[in-house]
Amino acid sequence: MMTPFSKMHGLGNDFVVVDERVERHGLTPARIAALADRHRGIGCDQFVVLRPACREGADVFVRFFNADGSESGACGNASRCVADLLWRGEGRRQSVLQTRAGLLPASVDEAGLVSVDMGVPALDWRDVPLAEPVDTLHLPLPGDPAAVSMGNPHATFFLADRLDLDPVVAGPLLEHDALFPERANIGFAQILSGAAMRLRVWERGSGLTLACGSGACAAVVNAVRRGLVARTCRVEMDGGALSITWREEDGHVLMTGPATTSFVGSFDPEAYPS
Ligand SMILES: N[C@H](CCC[C@H](N)C(=O)O)C(=O)O
Repeated sequence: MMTPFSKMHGLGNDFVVVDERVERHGLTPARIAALADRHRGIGCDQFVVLRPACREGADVFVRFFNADGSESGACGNASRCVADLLWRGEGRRQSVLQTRAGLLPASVDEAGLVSVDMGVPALDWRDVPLAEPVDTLHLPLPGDPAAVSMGNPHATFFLADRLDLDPVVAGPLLEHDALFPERANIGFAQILSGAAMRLRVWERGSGLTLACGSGACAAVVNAVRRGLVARTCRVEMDGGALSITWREEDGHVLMTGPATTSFVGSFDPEAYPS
């Protein structure tokens, strides 16, 4: 039995999306990692599985897996892609995505740009999670990063203070630092102005990506906490820019940007190790 998929991306952060709302397709973590392999599989940064929603008011339950098969509570760029699928496939301009990080309302505007309400960031060390009770605004690590959970763990370095951190060298070491019991996504930000930053993210379980939606949200939250940018900030990543607003009234983080389908196809799950 062949399994249909959509290959999508948000600013070059790419996804295989499989719809399991009607039937399951035998996807295990090992099989997902094999399918995410860029040489032997389809290739993607994250693998996204749609399941029937089981919470009142939600349209779909979305699960996010990294290229190594590990699961993540949140993925901003993939959330926009799922909202785009629901719009183009089912005519819902507004939708609510059920994720492990909670219910995320999403909408698609006239120009096709997708906004997702990524919820309220968690700032307590237990919620990131961190291994010990420390101030999440100043982690006890060289380079003075700040941490936050956007439903997944993030640490952000501000490179104005430290220009010698290379994401590909420092990223994997920091991802596995003992301070992060569930590992972490590591952001490297450079403040450009009070309303713009450059950002590169070494992603937990996937490596350096062209863009990271939850990482952009985390970087803006941490930069606002440090007094570096305003609550609305443009985040320029290698694959393009997102607009992020950390709303004053209710503390929710709103993310707006594009979502693109590259192609659709099908694969035989049995052809991959389970
Ligand atoms: N690319 C995603 C983040 C994936 C997160 C994942 N790497 C983890 O938390 O393990 C984004 O756009 O938010």
